[in-house]
Parts: sequence; C-alpha cells; structure tokens
Amino acid sequence: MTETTGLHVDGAGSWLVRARKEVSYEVRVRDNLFRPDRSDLVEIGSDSPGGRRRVVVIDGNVDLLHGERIRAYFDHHAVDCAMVVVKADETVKDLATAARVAEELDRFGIARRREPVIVIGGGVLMDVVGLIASLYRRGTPFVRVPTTLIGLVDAGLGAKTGVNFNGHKNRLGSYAPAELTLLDRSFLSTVDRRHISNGLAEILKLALIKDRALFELLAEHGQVLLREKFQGRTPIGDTAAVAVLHAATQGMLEELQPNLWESELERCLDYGHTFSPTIEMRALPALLHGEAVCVDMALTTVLAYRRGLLSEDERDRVLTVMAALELPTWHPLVAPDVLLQALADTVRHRDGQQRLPLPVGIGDVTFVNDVSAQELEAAAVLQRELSETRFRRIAAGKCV
Ligand SMILES: NC(=O)c1ccc[n+]([C@@H]2O[C@H](COP(=O)([O-])OP(=O)(O)OC[C@H]3O[C@@H](n4cnc5c(N)ncnc54)[C@H](O)[C@@H]3O)[C@@H](O)[C@H]2O)c1
Ligand SMILES: O=C(CO)[C@@H](O)[C@H](O)[C@H](O)[C@H](O)COP(=O)(O)O
Ligand SMILES: [Co+2]
Repeated sequence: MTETTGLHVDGAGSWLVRARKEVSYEVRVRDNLFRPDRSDLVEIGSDSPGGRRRVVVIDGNVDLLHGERIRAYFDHHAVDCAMVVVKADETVKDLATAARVAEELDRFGIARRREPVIVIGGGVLMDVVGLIASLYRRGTPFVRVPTTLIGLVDAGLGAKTGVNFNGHKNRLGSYAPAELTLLDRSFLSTVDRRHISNGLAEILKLALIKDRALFELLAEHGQVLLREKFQGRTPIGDTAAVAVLHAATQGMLEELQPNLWESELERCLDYGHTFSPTIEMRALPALLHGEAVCVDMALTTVLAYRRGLLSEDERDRVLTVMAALELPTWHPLVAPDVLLQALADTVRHRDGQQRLPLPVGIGDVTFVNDVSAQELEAAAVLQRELSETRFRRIAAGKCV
C-alpha cells in the first residue's frame, strides 16, 4: 500500500481515499485579557459585511462576577455580541445544555468559518461548547478562555470535548481543539478555595507521573497557592504561581501533542482517571472532578506501594501533599464492587486492556494489565486505614 495521499484505484472495484488534515492551535498566556487595550479576542476570526460579530458563551457564575467588564470590552471594540449565559457544572454537563448552545448559534445566524465562538468558563462549559462547535455544521471554529484552575491547566489545553451521557462520564465527545486558548490567571481570584484544590489535583497528577520538580513545588508552596489563588499577592506566592502554571501547561502539552487523537491508549495523563469516572458520576454532586481523581490517585499510590513501585516514605509524602492541598484521600465509594465495575468500564474504554498507569517513585510512570480483584481490595483497605488515621483531608484548617 502506498503512503501518499490521493485516490488509489486498484481497477477491480475498490477505491482507497487517503487524505491528511494538519492541525495547529495556540495556547497563549495573556494576563488581564479583558483590559480595553488588549486585542487578542478581537483579532481572531474576521469581519462579516455588517462588522465584527461574535457569539460569546459564558458560564453563569463568571457572568455574575466578571460579565460587566467583559461586555464593556466587546462594546469598546465595537463587536456585535450575543452573550449566551449558561449555568455550567457537572450536573448539567449533558446533551440538553449542549443543544441549548446550538440553538443560540442558530438564533444568531453564525457564519460558518469566520466567526469563532468564544467560550468563557470552566472545564464543563469548555467541554460542552467544544462539542457543539465540533458538531455545528460539522465544525465551527472556537476560542477558549478558561476561568477555573482545571480549565487553565487541563481542559483548556487539549483536543477533547464532551458531555456525560447515560450516567457515564464524557461518554459522548469529540476531538476538536480550539483555535486559540487564552490563559488569564486573574479569573482565579473569584474561584472558591475548594475549586482551587480541585485544579491542584490535576497538577498533582502530572507531577506524580512526570515531573518530580513540580511535585516539590506543590509540596512547598501548596498552601500559599491555595491562599493567594495564584494571584501572586506576595513575591514568593507569585514566583510559585508562575512556576507551577508554566510547568503544568508545558508538561500537559508535551504529553498531549504527540498523541492528540489518542491513537496510543497507554496515556500517562490517564493517571487518576481509571476508577474516578465511575466514582465521580456515582457521587455526583458530592465529589468534584479533581477530588475524584485524587481519591483514585491515593488508591493507586497505595497499590503501587504494595507492588514495591514506590517506598513507604514516598507513599506517605504523596498522601501528605494530597491532604495539604485539601484533597480527599479516600471516599466511601472506594468499595470492591464499585472498583470492579469501574475497572471493567475503563477496560472497555481502553479497548480491552487495563493499561493502568501506576507511579514509579515520584515523577515516573509504568503501565500494568494484571491488577486483580484481591489486589484492589487489599489496596483499598490500606488506603482507608491510612486516610482515616493519618491523612485526613484538611479543609480550611480543620480535618474533615
Ligand atoms: N477536555 C479535557 O481535556 C478536560 C480535562 C480536564 C477536565 N475536564 C473536565 O472539566 C470539568 C471540570 O472543570 P471545572 O473544575 O472547571 O468545573 P466547572 O466548569 O464546573 O467549574 C466549577 C465551578 O466554578 C464556577 N466558576 C467558573 N469560573 C469561575 C470563576 N472565575 N469565578 C468563580 N466561579 C467560577 C462554575 O460556574 C462552576 O460552578 C469536568 O467535567 C472534567 O471532565 C476536561
Ligand atoms: O479529565 C480529563 C479529560 O476529561 C483529563 O484530565 C485526563 O487527562 C484525561 O483526558 C482522562 O484520562 C479522561 O479521559 P477520557 O476518559 O475522557 O477518555
Ligand atoms: Co481529569
């Protein structure tokens, strides 16, 4: 078979169509994105005959907190804007919310290619709008402005879109990166402390399987990052915030770029996402995404320790940092039947194998395919004991 693109005809009733689509997208740090002199959001896309028109889909809470200055920004730049305000959290990450966004695109009469949809919100809204953008006329460009920590360091960086369906996390989705993602950490000033912790869980994920130096930054500066919400209110807090955001963005993109379409199903970024999709959906709305990921990481840290992949000291350091980041290290849904169902669903998702990422020490990863029910149960028992006796989540200064 030839490797070149084109139409290949074998002359016996079979045609082979080979084509390539190159994808490129930009992730740009831009503090104070909505200051009137900033033009990033005005320059992307192009004018229609009547002038510049945009649909801006904005998270309801972000609209309450930042909507006035965002509207003023678009007014200042004479952009004819439809502001679509959407309530967005995990409980409404579904097809109904997605359909509502599509109806608004129809109502506005959005042009096919030159009027990118702008989404301003957290991971939920970006995933929903990304999905609709990929479906609307089979692909309409969009631009992301993440407003949560998970949005900035994870959901805003890759190509995955999606909604929950039939009780399953992200069961319907597509691969469709935004043309441009603009990272403005000032949005984090209004995010509550629990959602900062939630985002720190995804940063910790990356640290544990890829970047020991990032882990040390979290161990040393976790509390100041939580307190200052990455706003750099002190010099030490600013240095830590910039270093952590940069390392997280760089590390995530290094992992995403070579495997954007996930043809390789052994993904180290899946760490913490083997059992958590089921736990998160069953606990909804009690556990946030990053919290469920952390419960999974605590379980698999203990499992890796039992296999001799990391030492007792390393295990305890990891659990200590989780608790210090105010994340849970156990949950009642870490029960044998739930874990086995979760694993079975993930095995289907990973096309028939566990492909379970496990930490090796702190900062490295391996993949295994032979985790048994007995091993899971034993790890869960030890996880619960450690969590209840030594590593209880500390929330706002007190154990819970
Ligand atoms: N596509 C991906 O690659 C990817 C990666 C990681 C996570 N995700 C998804 O992201 C979702 C979690 O994202 P999230 O944690 O951002 O949740 P979210 O979008 O639900 O936002 C959390 C809460 O914060 C509010 N909020 C948003 N910005 C705010 C601000 N600046 N100030 C005050 N409140 C604000 C929202 O209204 C919401 O109530 C999950 O559904 C997860 O599956 C996707
Ligand atoms: O949560 C997400 C994406 O929703 C990311 O943090 C993470 O890196 C991975 O994409 C997860 O492993 C989830 O992948 P998938 O189950 O949605 O295929
Ligand atoms: Co995740």
